[in-house]
Amino acid sequence: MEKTPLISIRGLKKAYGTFTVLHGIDLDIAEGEVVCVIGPSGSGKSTLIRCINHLEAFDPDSRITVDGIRVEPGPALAKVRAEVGMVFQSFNLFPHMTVLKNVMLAPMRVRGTSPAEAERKARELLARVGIGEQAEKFPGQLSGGQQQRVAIARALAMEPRVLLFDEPTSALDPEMVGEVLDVMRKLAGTGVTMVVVTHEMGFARQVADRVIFMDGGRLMEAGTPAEIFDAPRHERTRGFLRAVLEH
Ligand SMILES: Nc1ncnc2c1ncn2[C@@H]1O[C@H](COP(=O)(O)OP(=O)(O)OP(=O)(O)O)[C@@H](O)[C@H]1O
Repeated sequence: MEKTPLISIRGLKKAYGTFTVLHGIDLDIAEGEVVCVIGPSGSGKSTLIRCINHLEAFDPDSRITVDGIRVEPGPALAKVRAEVGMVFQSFNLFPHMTVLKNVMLAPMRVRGTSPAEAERKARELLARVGIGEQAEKFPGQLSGGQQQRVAIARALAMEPRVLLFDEPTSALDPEMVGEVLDVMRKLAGTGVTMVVVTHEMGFARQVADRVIFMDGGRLMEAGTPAEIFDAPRHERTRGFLRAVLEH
């Protein structure tokens, strides 16, 4: 029997006024799977992943479940959010708190973890993403690449089953992209389910179990990296890859 997907998306529709951003997306994601979402600017990639933890409201006839829990406003949403970590393009760290406190905060607030245990875990995670030495600094004293690694440690501190990455390297200077992708590469395969909106085709090809190509609010094509990059079926996918890979 097929395993129940960890994330199930059915008929996902989303509109801003009369402008439809998502036209009915169907997608299942298995536990431990690494899915990269690619596609042109404005195709709805970020909106899609922001619906998974209900950072964006969506059409109530659509259905998303995470670990069997329906994603909708109400008491169950906190449960979903505790299982789903998110890393944003612009880090979103608390600027007035040290790096260490940024990573300790959510487990203490949401899970009631003791300060001592939260600190032990935070230091372990900071070491894991290669910034153990920066724990007492404030985010503004770190480079963009370091800040994004703090944001990844912060997301991991909740021991989420799902990590959503919304263009995590797009705001970085080019020389810092690699250090963040390295951390993400190491995370892939640790059992955490990852959904990554990215313009980094090399990363998608190398790390994804499945690549999804979106265009105009539709999921146009999904497949293994080899299927999408070496033998895309849709003309739209071919055109997009031609344009981005020529650069
Ligand atoms: N708050 C909003 N109000 C109105 N339109 C919006 C809003 N947020 C996003 N959109 C529109 O929805 C569409 C999809 O946006 P989205 O950010 O999901 O695309 P994307 O594929 O992630 O693009 P990019 O790669 O440029 O980030 C775009 O046309 C965008 O202008």
